Amino acid sequence: MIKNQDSTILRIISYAFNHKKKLFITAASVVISTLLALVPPLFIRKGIDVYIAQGELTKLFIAAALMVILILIKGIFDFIKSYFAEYIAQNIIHDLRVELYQHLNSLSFSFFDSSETGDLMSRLTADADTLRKFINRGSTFITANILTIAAIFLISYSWDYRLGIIYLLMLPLMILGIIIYARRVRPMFKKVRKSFARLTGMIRESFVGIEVIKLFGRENYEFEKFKKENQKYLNINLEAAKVSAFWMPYVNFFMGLGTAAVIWYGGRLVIYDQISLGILAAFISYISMLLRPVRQTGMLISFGSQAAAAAERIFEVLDRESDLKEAKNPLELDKITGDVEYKDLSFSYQKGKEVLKNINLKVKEKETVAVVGPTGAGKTTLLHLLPRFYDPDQGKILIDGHDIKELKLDSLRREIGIVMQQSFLFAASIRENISYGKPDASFEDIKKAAQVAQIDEFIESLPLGYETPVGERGVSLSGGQKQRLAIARVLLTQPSLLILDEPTSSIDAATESKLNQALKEVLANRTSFIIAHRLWTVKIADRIIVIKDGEIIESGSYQELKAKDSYFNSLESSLKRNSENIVKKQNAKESGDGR
Ligand SMILES: Nc1ncnc2c1ncn2[C@@H]1O[C@H](COP(=O)(O)OP(=O)(O)OP(=O)(O)O)[C@@H](O)[C@H]1O
Repeated sequence: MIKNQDSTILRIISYAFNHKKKLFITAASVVISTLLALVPPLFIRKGIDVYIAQGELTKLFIAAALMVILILIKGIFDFIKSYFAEYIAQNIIHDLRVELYQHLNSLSFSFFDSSETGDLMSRLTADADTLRKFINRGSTFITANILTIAAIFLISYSWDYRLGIIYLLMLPLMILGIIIYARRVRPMFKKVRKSFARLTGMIRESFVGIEVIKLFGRENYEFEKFKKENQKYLNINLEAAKVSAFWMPYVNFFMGLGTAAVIWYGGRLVIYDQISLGILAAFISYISMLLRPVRQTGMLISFGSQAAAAAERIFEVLDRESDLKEAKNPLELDKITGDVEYKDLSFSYQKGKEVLKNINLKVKEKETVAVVGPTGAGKTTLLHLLPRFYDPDQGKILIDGHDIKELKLDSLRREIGIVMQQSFLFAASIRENISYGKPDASFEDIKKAAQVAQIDEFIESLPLGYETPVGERGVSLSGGQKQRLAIARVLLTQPSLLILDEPTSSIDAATESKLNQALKEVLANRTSFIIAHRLWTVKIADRIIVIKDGEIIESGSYQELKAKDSYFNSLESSLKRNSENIVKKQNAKESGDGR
């Protein structure tokens, strides 16, 4: 564990070394500012013992003026120290965030399947910020405090060894205080962070699931849940505040005790002429200066444990290797013809639970394959293996005769277009959403893609046309409109291989038949796979494959499968039902509109 923490700290330091110059400036400013802070008591000593004792008013005035100048100079170094410490901390966190973001993007889907979005977000934001605060304060406080504590000891020891001893006796009391504080506060802050994560997770869930909450009339239930979590967060914070609040009187008590001991013992030394009055006054002044380092050390301990936990969470993700490895010398494909072959392929998401078994499938260039089967049969999984969202456990997939594991990942994915059942749109304009895969596309091409996807007319009817912003989750559009935008987005990239996860209900019948006509041409020019839920899609396919329990059980044209006593025949009725439902819905809508 300690080794772990050490390596975490070393890693953070290695990031700081990217800013060597600024690091040096900060360190130098911390040292200068700390040393300057130690000078005023020296003036006090000289002022009392010499200038006041000998009645030298001018020198006393010069000493006072020098102290003011000193404070001003110290102010300049304090500024440099604070600014550059923040500069380094912000830059380290900036670099870490970039690395983390890039790394997260390189991780495979299986990582995201097993991670919570809220948790990943908090690693990138809240954890990074906790770490930043510690880097800033830690780097300056630790150096300044060690230097202050050591320098005061050396100065007082050089004045009189007994003062050095009193000083050393005071330190264990304070260290004991710090340890007690850290023991009580650390678990408290852990609880605070946990409670905060639960509260934000809950809030996020209730916004994302707002439709379900409203649909089932569970607003009150969710509100009660929120109130309970919010109350828990308040209580735990108040508990932590109590411990923190206890800390200051505690430190003050020991400081007061120490100062009393110094006045009593130091006063005796003055009375017996062992030390001068000036030395005693300067020493008392140094003791009061200790208050800050002690308080800061207490703060640093609680900060430190929070930061260590945050850094570990960040590095945990950074050290996570992607399950998906790119070949050492990957083959970059310019364009693929579109011959696809699945060879003896098996796949499971979790060990022991095979989702696809012994898949053998050869698809010719420009062939359109409809994939049908009962829900959960493995249709989506089969097609998600093509762009290597996941790698098979056994067997392989060949595209144009090349094992896809040998291909450069982005060149492979660039050639494959997927329209998923649930289309995700970004908070941007319609034009930006359509051109997401080809940002340099001309407006004519964007419009053409939208026309094929049967969405151009709708877009043009909007006051802002293609510049209309769509909400965070494309909320201002209907499911069918989102789906067609997603189709346009894929068509624009002209993929050599098209995968269409057909929507079961989003697009109405009239639009669907227009879309099918337009898509026919698109499908004729490339190898295509359609997860089909409707009869007419199955009919336009060159071949239908039927998947059941992760296995291909039938394959053939519509006529071939219809002609024999096939499982497909039993599926056909549900495909028909899907189509009829859509027509019914459409008719109902139209008669409603006409009323
Ligand atoms: N990311 C995942 N992690 C674990 N299991 C998964 C994951 N995605 C799908 N599964 C499981 O794999 C099996 C096949 O799912 P898949 O989505 O491929 O089926 P499907 O035939 O496309 O179903 P549907 O027609 O309902 O979309 C199901 O049992 C499903 O629960």
